[in-house]
Amino acid sequence: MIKVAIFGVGLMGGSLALCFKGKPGIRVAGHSNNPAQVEKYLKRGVVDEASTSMQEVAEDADFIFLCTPVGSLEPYLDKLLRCKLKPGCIVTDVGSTKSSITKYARSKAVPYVHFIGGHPMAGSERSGVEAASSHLYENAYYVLTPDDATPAEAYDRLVELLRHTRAHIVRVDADRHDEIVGAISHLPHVIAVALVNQVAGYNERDGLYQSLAAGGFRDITRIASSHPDMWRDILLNNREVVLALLRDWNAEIAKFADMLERSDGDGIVREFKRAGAFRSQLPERRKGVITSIYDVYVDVPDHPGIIGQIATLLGNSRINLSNIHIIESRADVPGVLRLSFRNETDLEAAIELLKRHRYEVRQ
Ligand SMILES: NC(=O)c1ccc[n+]([C@@H]2O[C@H](COP(=O)([O-])OP(=O)(O)OC[C@H]3O[C@@H](n4cnc5c(N)ncnc54)[C@H](O)[C@@H]3O)[C@@H](O)[C@H]2O)c1
Ligand SMILES: O=C(O)C(=O)C[C@]1(C(=O)O)C=C[C@@H](O)C=C1
Repeated sequence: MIKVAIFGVGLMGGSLALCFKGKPGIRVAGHSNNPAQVEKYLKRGVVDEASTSMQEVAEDADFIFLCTPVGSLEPYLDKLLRCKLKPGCIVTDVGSTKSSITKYARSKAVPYVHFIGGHPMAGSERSGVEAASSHLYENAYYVLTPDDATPAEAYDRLVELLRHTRAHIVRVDADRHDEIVGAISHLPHVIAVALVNQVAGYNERDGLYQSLAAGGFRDITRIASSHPDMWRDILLNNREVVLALLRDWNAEIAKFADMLERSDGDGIVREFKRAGAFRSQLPERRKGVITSIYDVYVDVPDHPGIIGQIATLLGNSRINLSNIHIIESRADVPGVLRLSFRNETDLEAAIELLKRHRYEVRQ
């Protein structure tokens, strides 16, 4: 039996637990310092066992996932390494930055424990175990940052376990990870927050700003609702990279101001064309930079015509389906359909309709 221990069973840790729980030969243990959280993990059935005792959860674990905020990872690792761990145990994390934790873990090297940094490029602005889902990582890129000292055997063992997430594993150098993720995740969060706060300031003078804020504003600012403490930790941890990116960002914005001052219409068209061309090449179906948040999963029996039945049901109720995807469809296994919608109204209407027709619906 393989034991997987999860420290911090929130959105990311809880979703990992759900990927592993119930798989043959795997048992999942969760840790929290807070007894009420431990109760909650068990009550929700996210883990097989849970405890407030670090030693109890960590001992005899084959894999340990640290899923707490970036700022708590180093002290957590320290505490963990003071526990008695199973020889050959793999410790990994899901933190949004990789350079500092990878270096820190290397400096603490314990000969019989292997640390391999990890970062699944999937998530949402929500947090807590309530938001966890076994589908969170499906099709997402999952970055691992082993270094030269990581034994190939340990890396392979972790990759094998992560197959249960259905993510695409990609091996990246930790510093390179932080530069790239700084640009495609950290900078956008700063921009979203700054934009919302700019508009919130105008709205104090005139409440119509808030009323008129429609699709464009919502699309670009969803991530401004992300967890403040989590983002404080991420931005402070990747401070140098984000500062350099903000300098480049200021130059991009200054370019626009300059084009407007010169009434340079061709320049504006050029910028939109260039952005559109790059954006259209982004992998839309993968979670990551662009992720569809209006998804619902429906368990369906594997019989012909089921997709047509569901599409017709939704169509008859004038609910617009933007995408439909079969996740598993073998003769002996119930299928799972992922239905995507363009907005929350359609999503909620679809959930209500499908439940009324006795379909098993999960988000
Ligand atoms: N949310 C995302 O979109 C996303 C995506 C990829 C990676 N991450 C990374 O995953 C990690 C967890 O994020 P999440 O979204 O699951 O957050 P979350 O708030 O949903 O879960 C965090 C968990 O850690 C626990 N925790 C919080 N502070 C702690 C502390 N000081 N010591 C011990 N435990 C503590 C909480 O009780 C909770 O169980 C973070 O490092 C984050 O950077 C987040
Ligand atoms: O989709 C979102 O809400 C996210 O913010 C997910 C997101 C991202 O920026 O893409 C956020 C932080 C992570 O470390 C990885 C993924």
